[in-house]
Amino acid sequence: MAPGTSGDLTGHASVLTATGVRRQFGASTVLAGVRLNIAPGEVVALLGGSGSGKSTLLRVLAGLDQEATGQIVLRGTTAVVFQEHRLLPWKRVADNVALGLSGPDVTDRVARALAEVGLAERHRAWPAELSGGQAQRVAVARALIREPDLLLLDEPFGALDALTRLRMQGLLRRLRAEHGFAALLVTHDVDEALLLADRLLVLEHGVIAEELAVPLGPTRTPDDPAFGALRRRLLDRLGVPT
Ligand SMILES: Nc1ncnc2c1ncn2[C@@H]1O[C@H](COP(=O)(O)OP(=O)(O)OP(=O)(O)O)[C@@H](O)[C@H]1O
Repeated sequence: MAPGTSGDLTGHASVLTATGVRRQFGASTVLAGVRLNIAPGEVVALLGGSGSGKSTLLRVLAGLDQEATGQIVLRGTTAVVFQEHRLLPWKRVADNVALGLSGPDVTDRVARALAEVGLAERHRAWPAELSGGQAQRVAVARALIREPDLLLLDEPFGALDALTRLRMQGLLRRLRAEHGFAALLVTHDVDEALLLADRLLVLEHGVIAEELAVPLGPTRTPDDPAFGALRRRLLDRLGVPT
């Protein structure tokens, strides 16, 4: 199924509206009628057990799975960041960021995007010369340069060490504050979800089984009592003993 696009980004219209999204693999129904909405500038985290269909849903929403059925309306530009950086090894960093773009200002735009992720100096490097965290920052720059209204993020920091992961979460928070994009963040990490998201969705048995607002401010930290209370509630909902 290819996602439809309708209208301009206006007022409070959702940047993404999905209804009745279904996906089967053989006899197994992974998505059984998913409904979700994301408002402009809203960050929504998608949680759920292993194999619950989170990545499948993200691929469907990104238009990368033509076998699903249902209705998807995207307004504006969408970009995707996966767990693996997916950089082309035979292209330098700058050429990876510029991939698919053309025009006289591309060089400047690439430089700006790389500066925003703190990698201005590495534009001539090859992907193999980068650390995992740097490569993932290039992947973020490649998404950012498209000025997305919606970022689809599939465990974007899942392969990184704990410290790099914290830095990347800070980077995403800053970029979101500066650019105002909306995001759908697939994550296994409850703290990451609570740190970054305005709203949490739990995918279970092929549907959104739970929705939880995160009424914490932009300077939230895991030390806040309200953060801890939400963490306990969420872990309980996910069946993890606390
Ligand atoms: N191409 C495919 N062919 C057959 N089955 C698939 C395919 N892709 C996914 N599945 C199945 O669909 C189910 C959901 O997979 P998916 O990767 O979406 O789950 P997930 O929630 O992202 O899991 P995890 O948290 O472990 O990454 C799994 O049972 C998986 O085996």
